[in-house]
Parts: sequence; C-alpha cells; structure tokens
Amino acid sequence: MENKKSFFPLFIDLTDKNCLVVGGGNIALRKVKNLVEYGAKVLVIAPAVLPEILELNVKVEKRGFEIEDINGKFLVVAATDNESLNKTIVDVCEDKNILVNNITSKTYMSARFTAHIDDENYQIAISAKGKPKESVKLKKDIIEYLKNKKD
Ligand SMILES: C[C@@]1(CC(=O)O)c2cc3[nH]c(cc4nc(cc5[nH]c(cc(n2)[C@H]1CCC(=O)O)[C@@](C)(CC(=O)O)[C@@H]5CCC(=O)O)C(CC(=O)O)=C4CCC(=O)O)c(CCC(=O)O)c3CC(=O)O
Ligand SMILES: NC(=O)C1=CN([C@@H]2O[C@H](COP(=O)(O)OP(=O)(O)OC[C@H]3O[C@@H](n4cnc5c(N)ncnc54)[C@H](O)[C@@H]3O)[C@@H](O)[C@H]2O)C=CC1
Repeated sequence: MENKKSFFPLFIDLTDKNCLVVGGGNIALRKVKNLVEYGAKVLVIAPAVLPEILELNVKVEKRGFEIEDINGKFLVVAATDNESLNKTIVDVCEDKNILVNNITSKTYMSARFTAHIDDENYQIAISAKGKPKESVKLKKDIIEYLKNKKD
C-alpha cells in the first residue's frame, strides 16, 4: 500500500512560512539550508545541533521533540536518526493536515524533497520515487544537457 503512494509534483512559495525541522544532524543541515534558501522561517529542535546549523538564519531550541511543536507549522521535516520517532511525527502532522517530510523512509510522509535545478530559465524538480541516488544522477545529466543546449 505504502509503495503505491503517489506524490503530486508542486512548486510551493515558502516565503515566511513557519517550518519545523526536528533533528540537528547532517541531513537536517541539508534540509534546513534548502528551506532557508527559499525564504522559510525555520525552527530547529534537537538535543544535538551541528554548529553549521547555528550559523544559519534559523531559530534553534536544543531539546527533544514535543508533539505541540508542530502547532501552527506549514511544513515539518522529521529529520532525526530515530525511525519510529520520525514516523510518529508524520502521524501527528497528518492528523493536523500539516505537510511532513521524513528522512528515514521512502514513502512514509506527505511531502518528499527533490533533487532540483533552479536557474534563470527553469525550475526542474526530480524524484526517482524514493531513490535519491537516481535523482541526483538524472539531475547531473540534465545540467549537462542544458549546458550543451546553450553552446
Ligand atoms: C524519500 C526521500 C525522503 C526525503 O528525505 O525527502 C529520501 C530518503 C532517503 N535518502 C537516503 C539516503 C540518501 N539521500 C541522499 C540525498 C538526497 N536525498 C534526497 C531526497 C530523498 N531522500 C527523498 C526521495 C527523493 C526521490 O524521490 O528521488 C535529495 C534528492 C533531496 C534532499 O534531501 O534535499 C538529496 C540529494 C540532493 C541533491 O544532491 O541534489 C544521499 C546522498 C547524500 O546524503 O549525499 C543519501 C545517501 C546515499 C547512500 O550513500 O546510499 C535514505 C537511506 C538512508 C539509509 O539507508 O541509511 C533514505 C531513507 C530510505 O531510503 O528509507
Ligand atoms: N533522507 C535523506 O536524504 C537521508 C537520510 N538518511 C537517514 O537519516 C538518518 C539521520 O542521519 P544524520 O542526520 O546524518 O544523523 P545525525 O546522527 O547526524 O543526527 C541525528 C539528529 O537527530 C536528533 N534527535 C534524536 N532524537 C531526537 C529527539 N527526540 N528530538 C529531536 N531531535 C532528536 C539528534 O539530536 C541529532 O541532531 C540516518 O539514520 C539515515 O537513516 C541518511 C542519508 C540521507
């Protein structure tokens, strides 16, 4: 059933949207950077937070996740290394119609992050349906294609 889940491709304006990233490790860092780049207001909650995250324009609370933390959020990223906690975060967000991404699953979430290209002419977002290595490979091929097209 989970494997048959389909994800509608959509480009969303995140400017000033309240987003929560639960987790402060390597993958959280990548997710936070992406959200900040697109103008989101990001709150990071985790007991351990990488120094690179502290340097970004985000709010940080060094503590464990609590369910009330999702209140009023537009998008939540479950970015801990605890698979069952990430699933719980997805469940509580789904209950409240809050978009939610989960870094420890291919399908258990309502929103996936994509490999993307954002240049002066195009925004191209790629998903290989849960297989990020394939997405990154295709992204590189498309970048090459666009470069050659210009020459
Ligand atoms: C489902 C999804 C959910 C989500 O996170 O949104 C997901 C899930 C998982 N990723 C895993 C692994 C890695 N992911 C990356 C990188 C990226 N992952 C991204 C997206 C997604 N990853 C979503 C699906 C995308 C799609 O549909 O195609 C990208 C595209 C976007 C982004 O994250 O911003 C970004 C590249 C950005 C870019 O470069 O352009 C790397 C490489 C690296 O970290 O350098 C590795 C290590 C690979 C290795 O070494 O094998 C694991 C296994 C963990 C394990 O097995 O331990 C899971 C969980 C699982 O598979 O169960
Ligand atoms: N989706 C993706 O793109 C990828 C996902 N992964 C998966 O992501 C997992 C995490 O990877 P990293 O970020 O490198 O791990 P990490 O160990 O660097 O970070 C884990 C973070 O989770 C936080 N955390 C743990 N319990 C918490 C709680 N109760 N409340 C709030 N925060 C809590 C920790 O404080 C820490 O900041 C890996 O186990 C792996 O399975 C790995 C590569 C890519």
